[in-house]
Amino acid sequence: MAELTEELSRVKAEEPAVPSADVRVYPNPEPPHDPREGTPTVIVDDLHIIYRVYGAATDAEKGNAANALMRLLKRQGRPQMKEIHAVRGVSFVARHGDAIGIVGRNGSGKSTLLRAIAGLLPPHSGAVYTDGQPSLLGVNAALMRELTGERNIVLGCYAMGMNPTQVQEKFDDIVDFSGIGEFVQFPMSTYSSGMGARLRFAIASAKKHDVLIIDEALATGDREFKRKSQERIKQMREEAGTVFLVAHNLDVIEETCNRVIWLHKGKIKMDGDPKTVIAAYNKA
Ligand SMILES: Nc1ncnc2c1ncn2[C@@H]1O[C@H](COP(=O)(O)OP(=O)(O)OP(=O)(O)O)[C@@H](O)[C@H]1O
Repeated sequence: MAELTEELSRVKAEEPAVPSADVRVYPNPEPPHDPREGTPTVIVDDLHIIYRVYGAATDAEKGNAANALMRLLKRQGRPQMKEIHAVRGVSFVARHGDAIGIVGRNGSGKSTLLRAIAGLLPPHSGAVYTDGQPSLLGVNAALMRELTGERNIVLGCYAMGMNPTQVQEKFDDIVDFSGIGEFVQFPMSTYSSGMGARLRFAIASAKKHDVLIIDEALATGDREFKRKSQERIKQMREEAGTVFLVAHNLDVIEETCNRVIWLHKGKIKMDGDPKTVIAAYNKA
């Protein structure tokens, strides 16, 4: 923690790593009631993520017969690697007790940023510092389709570091919360996509997380489940460290989060309280 605090002062001292066009309107959140509240949990420092796509044609090369012929004559292979600069110099500090919504148009870099925070994508430059283990909960989170819900609950809980007693304690709660009922005894391959997503959410939210990252998980599920999962996120926010949430439904973000970051073409366009940022985003 000491390292994070030290890093925070360094980042602050060296700022602005974020373009000056940013608008920061993040007010002080609610008054602290937990001694850890307000301490940094995630520091993203001038983060750049670049994907390399091999064999992709550049615009000039695409569908151009003359270029293809030239390549053949020169005995060159397929067009070279193309780079997609998905996250471009993002910096922010997330604190204990924050629930941060990430909004932005398709392709603005939301999932890429969250995957980098979860440690699943290496930075091209810059860094992500986290206090505790971030857990990514997405609709694609890996559960095993051929195993029953029951087995997946047990394996999922073990994978999150619970011991057998904790798994036993949480088991019924997970089944109840997911609402899958007797399907818990059936292989997940028989589930609808909504049932699968609900079970994933129920498993992942059964544990206290230092940093919980939820990518579109709330987009599936019916109204009742959305309401329940929002309540659960609020509860996790109080108990745990920090929650990141990407959802295309802005109402969900506004109701669940105390802060919103708006990404545009891989950069932070605005960072602040949900009402202000979402209003500006809707106007854009
Ligand atoms: N695995 C990948 N390989 C190459 N490029 C990728 C990959 N994943 C994403 N991209 C590109 O990176 C950019 C950002 O994508 P990303 O999925 O992070 O955006 P997003 O804001 O989450 O989009 P959406 O709202 O559609 O889910 C896009 O241009 C996308 O095409």
